[in-house]
Amino acid sequence: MSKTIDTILSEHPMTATIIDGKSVAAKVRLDCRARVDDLKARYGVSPGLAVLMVGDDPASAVYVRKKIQACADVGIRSHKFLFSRDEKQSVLIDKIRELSADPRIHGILVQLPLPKHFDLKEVLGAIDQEKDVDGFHLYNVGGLVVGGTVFPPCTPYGVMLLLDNSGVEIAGRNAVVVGASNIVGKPMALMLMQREATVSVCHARTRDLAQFTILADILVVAAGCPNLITGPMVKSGAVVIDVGINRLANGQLVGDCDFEAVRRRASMITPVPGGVGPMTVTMLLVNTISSAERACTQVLQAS
Ligand SMILES: Nc1nc2c(c(=O)[nH]1)N[C@@H](CN(C=O)c1ccc(C(=O)N[C@@H](CCC(=O)O)C(=O)O)cc1)CN2
Repeated sequence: MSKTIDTILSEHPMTATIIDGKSVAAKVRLDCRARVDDLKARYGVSPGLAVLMVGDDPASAVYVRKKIQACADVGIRSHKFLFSRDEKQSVLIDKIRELSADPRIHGILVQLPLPKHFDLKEVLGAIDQEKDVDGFHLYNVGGLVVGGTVFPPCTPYGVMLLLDNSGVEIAGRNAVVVGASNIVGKPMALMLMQREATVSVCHARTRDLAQFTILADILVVAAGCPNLITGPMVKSGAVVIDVGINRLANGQLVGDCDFEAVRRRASMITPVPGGVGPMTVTMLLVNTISSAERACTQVLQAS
């Protein structure tokens, strides 16, 4: 009698290699430091990032703090602008326009989510596309579709780097992305498609989600639902990237996968915390430095 895949796996449990986002991020940050030093030595320029935050969402405050600290670690100047949650949209947009015109600022980001009364498209559209280091401006989003993006959005950019750094082959593989947000799921699918993966995009509410996830050689989950992905939903040997960040009632931070069960099926997996999260902040540094480098070479070409 032939054995089921579950029986085989229980007899020979696989334990996935952990993709350590913290250590990859640390290596990339060393390179960032060198690029910042080079800019200073060659052009006398240090990259500048403006971080705008509206309201006092505690998670956003943590992420902004991480960004400011990471900038300091690699020598990027950062400037934080805080607005009360009932600030007028026009005040925020005026500040974005002022920063867009300031040559000492190379990157501008608005921490998301914004309070409901803000029109996200208008706010993001006010950022100079050449300083849109989050890659959320429509110009950069369009660049992802047709190629030639100036700034790839930080989280999916970080995921691509984790895959490449781990030697994961992408072209020709089945990739399934669960979650279709503008920040992660949609750009992630486009980037994988660009690299010739066969991409399916699912949602947390996709009917019989498992029939899609089980086909994935590369499974990227960014749905914001703890335990959405269980062991039997994962193909044996798959590479699983967990982008979910969920705070449980007991204070524990978990991703979207049942980590222990999925780990027994996958060949590689990112943990939460310590997987994709540190890459998000790191790729913001990379984009800010790239923006400053571009500005310096444009000035040279114009003179
Ligand atoms: N303007 C933006 N807003 C938001 C973005 C973004 O890229 N740009 N992404 C997320 C939040 N985010 C960055 O802003 C972010 C999320 C997670 C982490 C991180 O380091 N996570 C750690 C755990 C952190 C913790 O203890 O809470 C990890 O996973 O190891 C950094 C940045 C939404 N908004």
